[in-house]
Amino acid sequence: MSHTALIGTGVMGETLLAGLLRAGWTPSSIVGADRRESRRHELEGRYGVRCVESPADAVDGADTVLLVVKPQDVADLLPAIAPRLSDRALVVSLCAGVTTGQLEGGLPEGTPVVRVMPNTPAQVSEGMAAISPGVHASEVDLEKAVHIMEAVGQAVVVPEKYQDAVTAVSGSGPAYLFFVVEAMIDAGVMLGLPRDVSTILVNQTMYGSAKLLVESDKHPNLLREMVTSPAGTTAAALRHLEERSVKAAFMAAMEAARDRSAQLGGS
Ligand SMILES: NC(=O)C1=CN([C@@H]2O[C@H](COP(=O)(O)OP(=O)(O)OC[C@H]3O[C@@H](n4cnc5c(N)ncnc54)[C@H](OP(=O)(O)O)[C@@H]3O)[C@@H](O)[C@H]2O)C=CC1
Ligand SMILES: O=C(O)[C@@H]1CCC=N1
Repeated sequence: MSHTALIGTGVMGETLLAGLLRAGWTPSSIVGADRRESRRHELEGRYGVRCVESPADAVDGADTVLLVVKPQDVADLLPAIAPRLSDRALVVSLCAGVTTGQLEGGLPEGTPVVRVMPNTPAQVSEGMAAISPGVHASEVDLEKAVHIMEAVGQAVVVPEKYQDAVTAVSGSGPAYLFFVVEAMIDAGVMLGLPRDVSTILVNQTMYGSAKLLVESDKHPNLLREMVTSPAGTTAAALRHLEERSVKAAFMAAMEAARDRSAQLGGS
């Protein structure tokens, strides 16, 4: 029976594995590959999936291969799996920066490839994935990749030229928000709140604001105006953020993330 091979079971690989199982995939339909024995035992114990050492063994007989290794490991991985890949097996890469062209170049001629940029909220089935097909991927291949990523959140199909920008926005995005959360918690402590109180205030404010943003479908600018009373506390705070060019800092930071994504792919 055919299976899905999961090559790389670190943070994102395990996120996808756990999410697929939560969505109803059976453990026997997935074979993981990890080079560390302790990690293989850990995953077998936690999820009941078979984990092997060699990526080539994992892809043998697979109809779908998920590549979730660091971009820097892709060049060594492709020649290792290429000879064992089944005819028409779909290769779905979640690796930042690595282009479908680079993947196609290292795999047997005609291999269907789909490039995905996921993010870690997939751990709670609220991920955001942007998906781009390579030249040999059919509509069915693309739908298969969308189906996989929709098991752990939302998915959109975008032209591949947007993937580096997507990586800067939604791929790295959770880290920016956690950074803001940390800053706000520390600021609450600075103002004299106990850390646990500051933490729950900030976490629930972040969660409630995200829910309001999505459910109200209102522009963030309007939602911000609703909080900002004339000559009030919010206006006093926002003035400092404007004076410190926080929006410009985000633009520069995300430009750096976009450029790093392109660099990881070597383009
Ligand atoms: N973390 C995130 O938020 C996101 C990550 N991604 C992408 O996902 C990919 C993985 O990232 P992440 O999970 O964070 O990284 P991790 O380092 O946590 O996981 C990568 C895993 O791949 C394993 N690995 C590397 N080479 C091989 C190989 N030849 N065979 C089997 N396993 C191998 C590594 O093993 P070892 O530990 O032994 O090196 C490690 O367990 C990256 O390409 C990243 O760009 C995309 C979007 C978001
Ligand atoms: O930091 C990284 O390179 C990966 C890609 C997007 C999020 N994490």
